[in-house]
Amino acid sequence: MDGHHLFRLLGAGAKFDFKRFKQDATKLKLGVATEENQVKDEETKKRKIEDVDSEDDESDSETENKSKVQKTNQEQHHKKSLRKLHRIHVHGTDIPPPFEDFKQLGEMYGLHRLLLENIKTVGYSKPTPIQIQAIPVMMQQREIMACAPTGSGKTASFIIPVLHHLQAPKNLGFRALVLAPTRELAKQTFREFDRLSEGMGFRVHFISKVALAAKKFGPKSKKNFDILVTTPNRLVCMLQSNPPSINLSSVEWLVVDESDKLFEDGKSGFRDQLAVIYKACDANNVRRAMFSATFSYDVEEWCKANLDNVIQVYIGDINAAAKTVKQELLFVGSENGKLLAVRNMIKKGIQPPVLIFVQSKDRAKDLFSELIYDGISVDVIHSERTQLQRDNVVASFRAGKIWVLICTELMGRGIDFKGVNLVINYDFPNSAVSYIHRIGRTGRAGREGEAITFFTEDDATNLKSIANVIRKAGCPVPKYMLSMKKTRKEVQKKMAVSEIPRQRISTVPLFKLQGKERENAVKQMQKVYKYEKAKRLQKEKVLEKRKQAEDGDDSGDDDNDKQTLKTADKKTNKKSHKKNKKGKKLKHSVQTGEGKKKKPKKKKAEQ
Ligand SMILES: Nc1ncnc2c1ncn2[C@@H]1O[C@H](COP(=O)(O)OP(=O)(O)OP(=O)(O)O)[C@@H](O)[C@H]1O
Repeated sequence: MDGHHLFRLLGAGAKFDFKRFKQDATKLKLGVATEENQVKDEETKKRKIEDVDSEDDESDSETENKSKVQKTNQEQHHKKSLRKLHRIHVHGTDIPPPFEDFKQLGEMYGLHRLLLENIKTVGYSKPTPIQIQAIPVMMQQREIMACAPTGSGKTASFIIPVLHHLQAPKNLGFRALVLAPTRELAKQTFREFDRLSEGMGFRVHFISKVALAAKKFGPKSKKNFDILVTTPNRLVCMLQSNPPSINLSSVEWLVVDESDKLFEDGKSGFRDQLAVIYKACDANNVRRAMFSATFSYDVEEWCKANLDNVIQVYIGDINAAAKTVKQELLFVGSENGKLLAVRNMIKKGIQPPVLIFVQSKDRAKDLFSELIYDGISVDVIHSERTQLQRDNVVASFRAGKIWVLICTELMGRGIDFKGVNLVINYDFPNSAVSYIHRIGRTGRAGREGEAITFFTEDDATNLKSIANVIRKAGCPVPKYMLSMKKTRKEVQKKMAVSEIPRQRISTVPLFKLQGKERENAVKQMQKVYKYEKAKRLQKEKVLEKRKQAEDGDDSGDDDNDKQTLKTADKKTNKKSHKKNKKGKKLKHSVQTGEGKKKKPKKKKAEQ
């Protein structure tokens, strides 16, 4: 590019006043027509035209590049603002862009026409925030760990990409496996697969009876099945039979729903079973997806260590209740107070369907025996009822034949009853996580809902953490609850897997009971008595210690004395903690200490 050219470019768009700058223009031979110049001008013009042509090419590609950069910037900006708008937080590399409309999935990924039609038929007009980001991640075959509020459409977030990848039925055995913690949830997910894959020919299965499933899916089968939705227990039974009655080596997608629950250790968890299943899904191309409404560090650590370049997707705040639920804590004084409160609510008029959560199957049965005479359509579901009974109860509740359903933690996770208006936590949940899931049975898919949680003095341990969840969702809580002492993490963990012994739910006096019923009632009374006695002793000890400390403080200003006292206190605390660990002390003792270790703050996620 010569000087002239540069001048022309710089002066583009500027007006040149010939009269004023004639002398300079002649000197520079600019635009002044002399005979000598005319020929030259013609030649230059020609050359210029050529130059301009090639320059146009150059500037075309420059413009193209510029517009490409502009477009990418715009896309980046759009992507960011879309994530910001929906409070989508993502961690990972090469994160696929979010999408806005289901139709876009057709354009971007060639989503099956029938699948698009089914999405429309089931009434999903716009994707929910989790779907906006999780679907593209899975569409690009990336492994994912996702957390999104209850009732926010996580199920379709994994069903749509799984159906897309499987394309069409094949006789290769199961190519997708979805695990859920309860039979009810597995069945519900199975039905959602059915609805969304209508007309596509996929053979979706659900293990109802292990023996039957073993025949159907065993080594002699024709492998004419595609998708399996099940609880881990049943599947492990089949995998561990000799020879195994199911083969998972063709599984391309392993989806773990309610992943934090399935990762739990111990009696209520499924960690061991999950390990067996994970090992059995040994295809090279297996992809894994973890979904839940609540976050767990265990799952995160595992995903980071074991998943291939995992993408983490979080919607809104971690471990928060759905914002669509109006939440309230109600002090009811005692066990009798709970029954009175429920009866009062029924008297005033409740808007069905209503779910009532209690902490155990015995309490579920007891409450049912009380409420059955209250003139409302009530039923109960717990693990002791037969599969058929459980199925019938769920179906009747869905159909609106049952107004009030009494349930245990069994129904706490994932169950999607349309339009539950009210959740009553008759027994206080044993953790904030349990609270979030329980109350998440209402206020689903953008609908409004209400949750009332009863509490007595016995529930002090978890009161603060649950009050915090309520406050974060924007609902009022009394100030004193938030300023209560924080319960130590170990105690919270212990609480999460145990039950507070509570007085029987019954208005029938003990002397009127007979046989087994009386026996059970007596046993329960003894448990409660023991628990309350231990609690009283613990309280007295704490008070005594406090008094000793105060007396020590009053006794003089000697710093050495204070130091000795503090050390002694520390030792006593340590001792009592050790005793607690060994189980020699009370399980649910009122704790005085605060957890000292704080978890490091999470890195700010990309938005
Ligand atoms: N895009 C959508 N538009 C409207 N409704 C939707 C959409 N996606 C899902 N739903 C509906 O929202 C409800 C809740 O969905 P889903 O059961 O998948 O929630 P979830 O996030 O898995 O909840 P949980 O954590 O309690 O298991 C369902 O009734 C489902 O049919």
